Amino acid sequence: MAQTIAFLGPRATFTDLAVSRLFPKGEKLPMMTIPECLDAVNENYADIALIPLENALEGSVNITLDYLIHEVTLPIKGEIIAPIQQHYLMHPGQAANWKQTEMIYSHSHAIAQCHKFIHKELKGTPYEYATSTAAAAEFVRDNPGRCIAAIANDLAAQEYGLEIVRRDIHDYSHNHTRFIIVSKKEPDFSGHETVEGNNKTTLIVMLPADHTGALHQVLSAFAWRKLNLSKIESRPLKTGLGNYFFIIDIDMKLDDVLIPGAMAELEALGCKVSLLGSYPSFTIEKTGYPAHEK
Ligand SMILES: O=C(O)C(=O)C[C@]1(C(=O)O)C=C[C@@H](O)C=C1
Repeated sequence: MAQTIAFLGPRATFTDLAVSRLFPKGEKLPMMTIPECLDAVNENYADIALIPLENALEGSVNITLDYLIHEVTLPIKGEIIAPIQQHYLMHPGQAANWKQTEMIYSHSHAIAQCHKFIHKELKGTPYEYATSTAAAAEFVRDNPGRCIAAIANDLAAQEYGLEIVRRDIHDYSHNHTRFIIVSKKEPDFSGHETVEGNNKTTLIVMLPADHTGALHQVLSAFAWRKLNLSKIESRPLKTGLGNYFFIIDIDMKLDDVLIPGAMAELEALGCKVSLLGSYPSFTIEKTGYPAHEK
């Protein structure tokens, strides 16, 4: 039976593209928001949620981290890293007037990836956030009489009948987004159309309160074991100013000795440690995306 994959919709978001590559035979369930994707797995009406976690230009997608830490207890079962190319899309009837755009719509991360372009080419043009890049493209399609634009991908231009007025408007060429795969069961990755790389392990660490040098000691538990960390980030615990937890990515699969040893050492220091997942990493290398299935 096909796996059901909840993703940030509507059709033709970057998340949708990642789903097509990793689960070409999956049954897609587009959702309006990232919490709805995670609820779908938590409440068992989807097998998998595929959601954005981190962008190379703009950093973490905080709602993903926060919802995963504070609202649902679900493990990460994989990640997929995809190249991101943003374009300036308008209704074909409005394209000639693009310099007079009255409002630009897109996902907050997409707007942030194109700030220099907006500042240089469309100085002073206001923007409004949409729930996703494709939702913005859909809105532009539905308002053909207005001189408005969306920032979104090629597929959204095709799907919503918009013209690509300016191509590749992201401010830096190394624009990639990391998506995570969250599921209660082991996903079936067979038939994926990506490059499979190393495994990763993600831990959540809460430091003991007011302990001098605690972060230094946490890091040394990894350092002397030669455990390579690919990311460390702090997020508010939401229990008061100055209270944070750390999300730590280790560049290897959960083993029987090194990672459990580091976790035990952190617990002995008074930290609370939990395992968010140990999972394979997939990469979409080419920028050409597959044709979208209808
Ligand atoms: O809006 C989309 O198309 C998404 O898939 C979301 C999202 C994000 O949250 O970062 C994904 C990739 C891009 O970085 C821009 C937006």
